[in-house]
Amino acid sequence: MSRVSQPWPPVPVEPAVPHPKAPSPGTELGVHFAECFGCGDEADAGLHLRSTVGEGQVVHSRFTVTAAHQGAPGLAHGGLLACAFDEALGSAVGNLMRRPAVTGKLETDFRRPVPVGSTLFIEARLDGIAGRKIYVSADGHLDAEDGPVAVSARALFVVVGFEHFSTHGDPQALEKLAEQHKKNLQQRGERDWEINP
Ligand SMILES: CCCCCCCC/C=C\CCCCCCCC(=O)SCCNC(=O)CCNC(=O)[C@H](O)C(C)(C)COP(=O)(O)OP(=O)(O)OC[C@H]1O[C@@H](n2cnc3c(N)ncnc32)[C@H](O)[C@@H]1OP(=O)(O)O
Repeated sequence: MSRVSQPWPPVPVEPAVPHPKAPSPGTELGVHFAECFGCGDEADAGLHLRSTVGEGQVVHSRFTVTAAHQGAPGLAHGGLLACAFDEALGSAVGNLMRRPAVTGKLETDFRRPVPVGSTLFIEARLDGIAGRKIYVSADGHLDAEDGPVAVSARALFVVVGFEHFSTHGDPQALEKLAEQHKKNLQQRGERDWEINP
């Protein structure tokens, strides 16, 4: 099977310009939802992924693979690695564009095994925007920011309205998320959030 990728983004796009109030490079991003499997502090077996804004249209994330993340003995589960990329890419979209969006499509290339105990350094970037569609991609480097690429991913996020979460999700958890989000913004001395697509 060929590893040659299809053109990316797959449609003509405009540059995905970060929101004027997007956190500046070097900002450590907070947990977006305490129970989130990707980043939440209250998700015991979760990934506890942490993210920092990079230069340009980039967010750097990292997480350490534990025994709770295994697929084969001593190795990370591939689906779990895909989850880490979903989170890292979603964080880039949410924090840089400051618009709520959900994953429409996520593809991953697994290039090297990722052992338990290793740390994956994920560099996620905004590739372009076409209407409500935001294209993003990321590389996951093993054990150092410039380590070998173990996993790459590309994704389409679709901007949604607040009702996506209020209609389909858990209203109480949503309230908690909104509170947490407000707290994060206040800690960074920031305010509003674009909630309409
Ligand atoms: C106060 C609150 C503030 C919150 C602040 C938070 C800040 C934190 C920041 C950041 C951290 C976030 C970190 C999270 C990371 C994890 C994210 C996830 O895992 S999300 C869960 C998994 N994803 C789903 O559950 C989606 C389920 N799918 C849907 O709901 C729909 O299918 C949806 C919304 C994706 C699209 O449905 P439609 O009806 O709205 O729109 P249609 O017309 O179908 O699609 C729009 C365009 O997108 C294309 N599209 C959609 N899906 C596609 C696909 N799979 N492949 C190709 N194109 C696709 C379509 O062809 C269409 O394109 P054309 O506009 O016509 O050109």
